[in-house]
Amino acid sequence: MKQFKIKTINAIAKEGIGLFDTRFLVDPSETDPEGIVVRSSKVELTQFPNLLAIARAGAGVNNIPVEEATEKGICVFNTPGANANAVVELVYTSLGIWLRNVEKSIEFCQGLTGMNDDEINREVEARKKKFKGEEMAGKTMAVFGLGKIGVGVANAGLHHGMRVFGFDPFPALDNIHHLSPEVTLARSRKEALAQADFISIHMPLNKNTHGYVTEKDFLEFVKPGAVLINYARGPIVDEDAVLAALASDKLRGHVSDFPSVKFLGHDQILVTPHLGASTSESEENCATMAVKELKNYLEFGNIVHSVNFPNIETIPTVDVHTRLTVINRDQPGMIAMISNILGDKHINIKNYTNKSNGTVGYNIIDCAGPVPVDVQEKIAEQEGVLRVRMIPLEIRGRQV
Ligand SMILES: NC(=O)C1=CN([C@@H]2O[C@H](COP(=O)(O)OP(=O)(O)OC[C@H]3O[C@@H](n4cnc5c(N)ncnc54)[C@H](O)[C@@H]3O)[C@@H](O)[C@H]2O)C=CC1
Ligand SMILES: O=C(O)CCC(=O)C(=O)O
Repeated sequence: MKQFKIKTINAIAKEGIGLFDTRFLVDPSETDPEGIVVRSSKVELTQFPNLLAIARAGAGVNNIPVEEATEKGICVFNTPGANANAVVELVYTSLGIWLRNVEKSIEFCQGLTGMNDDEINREVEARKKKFKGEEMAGKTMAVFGLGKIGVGVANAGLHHGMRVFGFDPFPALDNIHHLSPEVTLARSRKEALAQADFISIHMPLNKNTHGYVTEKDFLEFVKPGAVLINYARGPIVDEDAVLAALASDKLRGHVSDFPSVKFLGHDQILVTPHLGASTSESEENCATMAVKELKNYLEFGNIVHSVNFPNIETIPTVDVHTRLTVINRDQPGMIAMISNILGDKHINIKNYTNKSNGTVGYNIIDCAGPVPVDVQEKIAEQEGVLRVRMIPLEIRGRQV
């Protein structure tokens, strides 16, 4: 029986790892994995020649070289929405801490150690005015990126009594269906920023969003005295531009999940240690979703929630002997080429499913009989083919 070798990188919740059965050998020190489950650590592909898939237990895939993975025919998955609520809750927790000076007031209370109760009470009542804060209700929030997290932050803004603007140039319909109609969809950054007291960033880090929050086209439009919140990724924010905006009172504060040399110790900046997704619930959700995606791919070649391959899923019928999957560049003639090679060898195709995402085509070909290795090799050597795989259906006890 074929066993798949799985490498885990970072601590992956046991609820997810427990879903791997005896067909999987799971080992954090595996050196030649076919599958990887990872959280935020950087993944290098050069050392793993037999790698078939990477499941990111989380949303952002900036720690994975996705383009290189595509070229090598490695499928990359993430777990959309699985940690969204954890981030939404922390955004408002941290904003509340910043607005109400909670952090400084806790420090103050710790400093009262050694006094008696009368003295403590006197100090508390005399000094608490130093920590006077302000409320969210009645203010305006602008949310940039209306994905799983941004939609949650926008809706929760309404529940906090705020007026909410949302901005996203490429929103997914499924996410927008979950957005409250009371959230105003802004048509430009300027429109979203003009009236915002709080600005929350929820887009992926990629070459288009690196340094997105900078003076030009962003901070120049901010309402003076706004608070900027970044629970997306550090490099989306240009640190020098934010420091300049704080120095000139354009921004009043910055709340970030990404500590850095320039941000630590700054009186107007509150940082948390990349904590957005760190709850038991979120870690369990992400791990179970990631492991299910990886198993479905390794065992059946099915793709659900891939960030680089088209999503496509079929169940092999009982009369299928061998499942062949072919990953190719999206170019004309690939289906005909594959069918002809199989036809020339008199291999009967029971079911052929093909899908493209505009860059990569993915074919699931269910065959009635065995597919000799030389046929697999012949398809693999055709121009435009990135990878060919024979799925060992016998691991389900259905084949000899
Ligand atoms: N602090 C933490 O622990 C966590 C951070 N994150 C970060 O949050 C990001 C968003 O997560 P999700 O909402 O789950 O992802 P998502 O994929 O559901 O949503 C991202 C949204 O950003 C939008 N977007 C892309 N470029 C944009 C631009 N230039 N301007 C405005 N919107 C833009 C997309 O159209 C999409 O709707 C992740 O990519 C990750 O980097 C996610 C989870 C935890
Ligand atoms: O796994 C983590 O702790 C980080 C989560 C995250 O940043 C993400 O899902 O993009």
